[in-house]
Amino acid sequence: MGVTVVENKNEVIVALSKLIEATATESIERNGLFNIGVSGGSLVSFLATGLTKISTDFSKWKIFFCDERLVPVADPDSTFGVYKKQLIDTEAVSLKEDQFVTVKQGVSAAEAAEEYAAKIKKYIPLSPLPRFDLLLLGMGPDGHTCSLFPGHALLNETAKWVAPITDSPKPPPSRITLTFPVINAARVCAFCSVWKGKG
Ligand SMILES: O=C(O)[C@H](O)[C@@H](O)[C@H](O)[C@H](O)COP(=O)(O)O
Repeated sequence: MGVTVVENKNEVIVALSKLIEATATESIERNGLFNIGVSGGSLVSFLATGLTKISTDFSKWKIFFCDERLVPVADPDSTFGVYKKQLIDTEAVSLKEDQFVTVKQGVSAAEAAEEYAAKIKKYIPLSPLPRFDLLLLGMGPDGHTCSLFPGHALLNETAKWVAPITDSPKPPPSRITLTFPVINAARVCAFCSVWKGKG
């Protein structure tokens, strides 16, 4: 595991972009595709800036969500909605909406989680767990990542790849999340955090 500490937000974006570029290049050379899982929070704006500066074949990217809130895409809480606004609709980067593997809305969390696991099975190489090329993770002030919250029973989930959660301590309560076995099976995981007081 490596930790890179930099001075400010711009340097975080530079470091993150370099990692994404290198991992995408290596994955496309190996598989002809790049499977990346993204999170919400400040990561979205880092990507909206950083991805405009990298050299990659965006047509080979497939983008998944490490977690998603179960709300309509137009709701400000929708992680896909934020990506759509900041990356797709602005055409800031050459990514198309259909490259994002979205979470089914308007169904129960259990059904949405099962459906998302089936989508993962369709696109991600299994060994025997799905092996994402890169997962970009955030971390909340309580230490949560994805929708895995400290002390929650989902931390012990070992069977499901994608789990429903209906009692998220951070609103909105209903979400789906990748589980630890899938996170740990990824080729590369990057936690990206900017602390208060840094620009
Ligand atoms: O659904 C959520 O609760 C958020 O997406 C969350 O997982 C986010 O990634 C962290 O809270 C880090 O947020 P920042 O990157 O803004 O610090």
